[in-house]
This record gives sequence, C-alpha cells and structure tokens, in this order.
Amino acid sequence: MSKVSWEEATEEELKLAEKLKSVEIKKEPPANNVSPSTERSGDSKSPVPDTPNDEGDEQITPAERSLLQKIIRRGLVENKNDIEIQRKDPSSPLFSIKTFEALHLKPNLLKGVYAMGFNAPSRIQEAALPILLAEPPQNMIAQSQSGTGKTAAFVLAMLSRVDPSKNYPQVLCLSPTYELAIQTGEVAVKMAQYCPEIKLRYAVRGEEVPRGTKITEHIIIGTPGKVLDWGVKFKFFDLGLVSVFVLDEADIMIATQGHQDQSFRIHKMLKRSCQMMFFSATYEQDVMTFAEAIVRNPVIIRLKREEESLDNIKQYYVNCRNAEEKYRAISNIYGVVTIGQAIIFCQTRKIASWLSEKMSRDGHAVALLTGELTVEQRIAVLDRFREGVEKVLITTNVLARGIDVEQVTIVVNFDLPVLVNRRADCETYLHRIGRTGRFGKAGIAINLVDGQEAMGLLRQIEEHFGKKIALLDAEDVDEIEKLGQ
Ligand SMILES: Nc1ncnc2c1ncn2[C@@H]1O[C@H](COP(=O)(O)OP(=O)(O)OP(=O)(O)O)[C@@H](O)[C@H]1O
Repeated sequence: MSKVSWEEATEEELKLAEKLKSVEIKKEPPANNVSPSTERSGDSKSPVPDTPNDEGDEQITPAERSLLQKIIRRGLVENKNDIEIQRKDPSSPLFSIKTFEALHLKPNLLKGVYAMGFNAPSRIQEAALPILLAEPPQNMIAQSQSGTGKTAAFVLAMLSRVDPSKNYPQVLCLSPTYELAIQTGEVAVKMAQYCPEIKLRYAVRGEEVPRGTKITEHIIIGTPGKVLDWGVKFKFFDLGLVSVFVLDEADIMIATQGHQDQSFRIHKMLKRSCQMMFFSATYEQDVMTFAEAIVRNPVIIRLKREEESLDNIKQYYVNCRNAEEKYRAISNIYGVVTIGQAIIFCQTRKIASWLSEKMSRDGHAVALLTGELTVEQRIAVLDRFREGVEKVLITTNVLARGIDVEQVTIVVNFDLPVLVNRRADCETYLHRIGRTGRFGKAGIAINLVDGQEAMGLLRQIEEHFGKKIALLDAEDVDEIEKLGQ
C-alpha cells in the first residue's frame, strides 16, 4: 500500500501517541501532581461564567476512551446477565467451563493465567473459551462491554494455538491503534511468562524489519496499515500461513478511517481454514455487518450490558437563581452531610474550573477532570480520587461513562445535561447518576436548577424515567441532614 494512505491511517494514532508518551508513567503520578484545581487556579477572582455554552462539547475519540478505560480499570466488570449464544452450525460445541483447568491448557500457560490472579473464568470466558479452543477450530463473534474479559480470552486462545516449533507468524491480531496493540501485547507477555518459547512481535508504528528478511515470531499484534505493509507490500511474512486471526475492538476499528478497508484486504489474504475471532464492545448494525463479512459460520456470543437504573437512587432538585446560589447549595450540602465522595458534573470546562477554584479556596479537597488534560493527567486525577485523596471530583461529560468509583455516594448536576436541540439529554443523565447507587448501595442525586429552561429539562427527565424528583431546600439544615440517613 502507498505511504500516503499508511500515513493517513495512522494519523489518529500519532495524535494519541503525542498525548500518551509512555503508558507506564500513569501508575506513578509525578510527585508534584497536585490536584489540577490548585495547579491551574490562576486568577482566583475569575468571574462566574455566564454563558452555559461557552465552549464546544468536550470530545475524546473512541480509541482514547477505550485505552483510558483499560488503564484505569482495576479488574473485571461485574455482569450478571445471561450469555446469549447463536450458532449457524449446529454441530459447534456448546458447553461452558467453570474452571481454567477444564480447558486442558498447556501447564505453563495455566500457570501464567493463575500468575495473573485469574482464579476462575469470567462470564464471557466461561462460554467463549471452550469454543475458541475447540477442535476443529470454530469462528467466533463475541460482544460484551469493556472490562468483561474479552482480551484475556482471546489472548489465551492465541497462545494456546501457537506451535512454537514453527518459526513463522501463525497468529495475527489486529488492533485499532498503536496503544491498544501494546496493551494487548502486554497481556500476552504476562500470560506467556512461563512459555518463553512463544515469541511475539508488534507490527506498529516505529517497528522496522530489514528488507528481505522473514519474520520468525509466532504472534503478530499490530495495526491494520502496518500489517498490510508487512504482509502484502514487503512480504515479511506469509498471511496465507496464519491460522488464527483476531480482530479486536471492531467497533473502534470501523470508527477509524481506513481501518475497515485495510482489515478486509488483510482478511482476503488469509486461508479459508484460518480461525476468525472477532471482538467488539458494542453490537450496532454496522459492527455486525463488518463481523459477518469477515467471519464465516460464526458462533455468536453476546453478553448484554448491565443496564444502569435509577432504582437505587434518591433524586432531588434545588431551586437556584444563579451560579452563586448553586455554589451555596453545594456548600450547604457539603457542610451538613458526611458524604463519602461526590462527583459534580458541569456543562462546560469553564464552569468546572470556576467551581473547582472556588471550592478549593473554601478549603475543600477537590479534583478537576476535563478534556484539556492529557491522558496521563486524567489517569492521575482519577487514581487520586479513587484513593480518596480528594473527596469531590468536578468534571464535564468527558468520562461520565468511564468512571467506576465505589465510594461515590452523591452525584450533583451543577448543570443538567442538554442535547444540541436543547432537550434534556436523558441518556447522559442516567450515565451520570448511574455513577452512584452502584454495587447495591443507595445513592443520592442532586440537580441544581436555575430558571425556566432548567426546570423544563428536569420535567423532561422526570417524565422520561417515570420517576418524581423531589424538591430539596438547601437552606434547611434539617432537611439536608435527612439526606444522609
Ligand atoms: N478471569 C479473570 N479473573 C480475574 N480478572 C480477570 C479475568 N479476566 C480478565 N480479568 C481482568 O479484568 C480486566 C478486564 O479484562 P479484559 O481487558 O480482558 O476485558 P475486555 O472485555 O477485553 O475489556 P476491554 O475491551 O476494555 O479490553 C483486566 O484487568 C483483566 O486483567
């Protein structure tokens, strides 16, 4: 393929790479990484922002979000839903396993799995692993939300399928970006820590192979552009000898310009008997159309996302006239209720910064998370919050879906979420509020309402969810005290 199209295809990766110089440092925030609210406080007399939409909506790409979620995640995402399995070929095996032993893995691979702290297979792994490891090999399309154990499942299958006596690439895994490829590779390296005979190579930006050489590693994990270059243009390895093809993060793949086409071109070079494993966190029609074009006769397994609900959450609203009154409401609540941790959502970055400055000045330990932070800074902020260094996290929409913090008991909507057409954004409301009341605990949601328009949004939210939101008098200490009970 031409250099130009390769460059186009990697543009997004380069942008992300700029932000993410090293994946490692995220775990060790620099010593001076104080709460960004104090770092950036600057002019402490900054006026109350008066225009609610003084900036565009903060956006991060799907690839960035996925990477960030992977890095901040501490373990499996719980999901008690039943697995749905569909198979086109009724002779495919359908059984699930409850232990890793039941898979009859090579002993050193099993040792690696346990060394990672995996005691039992996750829900998706119970169903996927027997199919992925079956003889004859079965093709699979698997969908489940991020964090449910897909990567670990296909990495285990990839490692099990390698024949180390053959020195050529047998397993090919495509990831949408450089960073996501490295993440997957790191899981493979850990899992194969007792299998030194299995060799892996990254086909990503920055990796070079001298012309005329042949790649001898067993596993290639890479981005579509580089894999095309290596496999088709330079023939550093024979795509026709690959026996396992994994397409990871397919939903992000198709969201990245050029990647779907490149994946098809790679796919065309694979042999008919090559085992196809296709993974996605979502199940939209375009993803499934892509999946079905790539994977012949698949077993489709699906674990539906556990729906967030408002059942466990007490919802209130406070009438305010302006941002200053909103601030007073927050201070009153904060002063009275002994809260675990709170997240405050603001409509814009400017309001979020203003609020965080004001709260810090009043002696509250607050963290500020907005889209202008680098990926590393965002992770550092979240780590500190999760450790309880700050009790309040002020944020915009950036990570409403990504943050799972068990201790959060109160969510405050400093501004109600709105769509571009000025209607209430009920989905975002649910995601914001869904941050609390998780893990079986009761949560509190407080909506600060200033004026007719905000009141209209609140009513739309009430109607949408069919639940009343109670009025709270934020000046009435007795009433606020009841919140905490
Ligand atoms: N069987 C298991 N037991 C305990 N932890 C596990 C198990 N399988 C995976 N994990 C851990 O759970 C987390 C999520 O797993 P994994 O990355 O495989 O999920 P995923 O569905 O691929 O999510 P994503 O798409 O975001 O990568 C990781 O920290 C992983 O180490």
